[in-house]
Amino acid sequence: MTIPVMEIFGPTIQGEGMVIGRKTMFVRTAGCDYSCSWCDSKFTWDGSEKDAIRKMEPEEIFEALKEAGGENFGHVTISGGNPALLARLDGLVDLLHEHGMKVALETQGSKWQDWFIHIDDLTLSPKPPSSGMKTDFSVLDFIIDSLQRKQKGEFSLKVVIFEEADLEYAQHIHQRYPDVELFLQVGNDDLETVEEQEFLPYSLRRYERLIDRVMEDDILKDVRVLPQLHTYLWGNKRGV
Ligand SMILES: C[S@@+](CC[C@H](N)C(=O)[O-])C[C@H]1O[C@@H](n2cnc3c(N)ncnc32)[C@H](O)[C@@H]1O
Ligand SMILES: Nc1nc2[nH]cc(C(=O)O)c2c(=O)[nH]1
Ligand code: SF4
Ligand SMILES: [Mg+2]
Repeated sequence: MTIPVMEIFGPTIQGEGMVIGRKTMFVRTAGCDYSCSWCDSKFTWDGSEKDAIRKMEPEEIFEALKEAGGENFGHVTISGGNPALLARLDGLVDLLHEHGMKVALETQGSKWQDWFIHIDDLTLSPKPPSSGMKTDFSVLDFIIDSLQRKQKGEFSLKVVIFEEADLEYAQHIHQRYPDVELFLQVGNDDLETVEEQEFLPYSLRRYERLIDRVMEDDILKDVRVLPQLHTYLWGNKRGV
């Protein structure tokens, strides 16, 4: 069963969320059921790079990971696009586990797949109003309920924040799922600048502003506030 792959890269650090800083490889799948206004990976779904999509068997993906990362990695993050569109991704997840890898997944929580049960670090990133997307809470409730029943692996929620309405959305998420770790991530509204010298002070100011705002919030209490760490090092560069 082939998987549409947009890019494979690493090793690098996981720049976001629950395992920030962890050494990992990335497999980025093509295709998304959303079209977030500020998506930093539009090339996975807007058709601009459709010729670069490779249909790959799990074994070919593992070979490509080895080619890029040699023997130097033990963790693979599957992102996209939305990898949860792919019912047969279980073949890749199982193969990576057979090779002793830990497997992480980045998805927005719009679709459930049974293979979620086998993911070691699963990030659900439901989309706030600024994205232009609407959350189907019946699906998200089902996913979170199913993940809470599983024996193995960790999962968390990560909400990207651009504006006040996004914080209100995050408050709602925190109150609806009080037992799930919640990460608030600074939204990046400058997707062009690759030069990190320019990018860093701008991003730091945005991070500080979000911290200040969350500190004075009486609902967002048990949260973590994070930047996209990889952008501090490498700006908007691809494949890092
Ligand atoms: C490109 S998405 C792919 C996985 C999945 N479609 C999702 O959105 O969770 C990976 C992560 O990047 C985040 N992201 C995308 N664009 C961003 C931006 N401009 N600023 C901050 N985070 C962003 C998403 O919210 C998500 O958590
Ligand atoms: N270093 C690094 N960390 C990341 N965390 C989530 C990413 C993504 O685009 O899904 C990402 C990415 O593209 N690079
Ligand atoms: S759900 Fe993820 S990949 Fe899809 S458009 Fe939104 S940020 Fe981009
Ligand atoms: Mg990214």
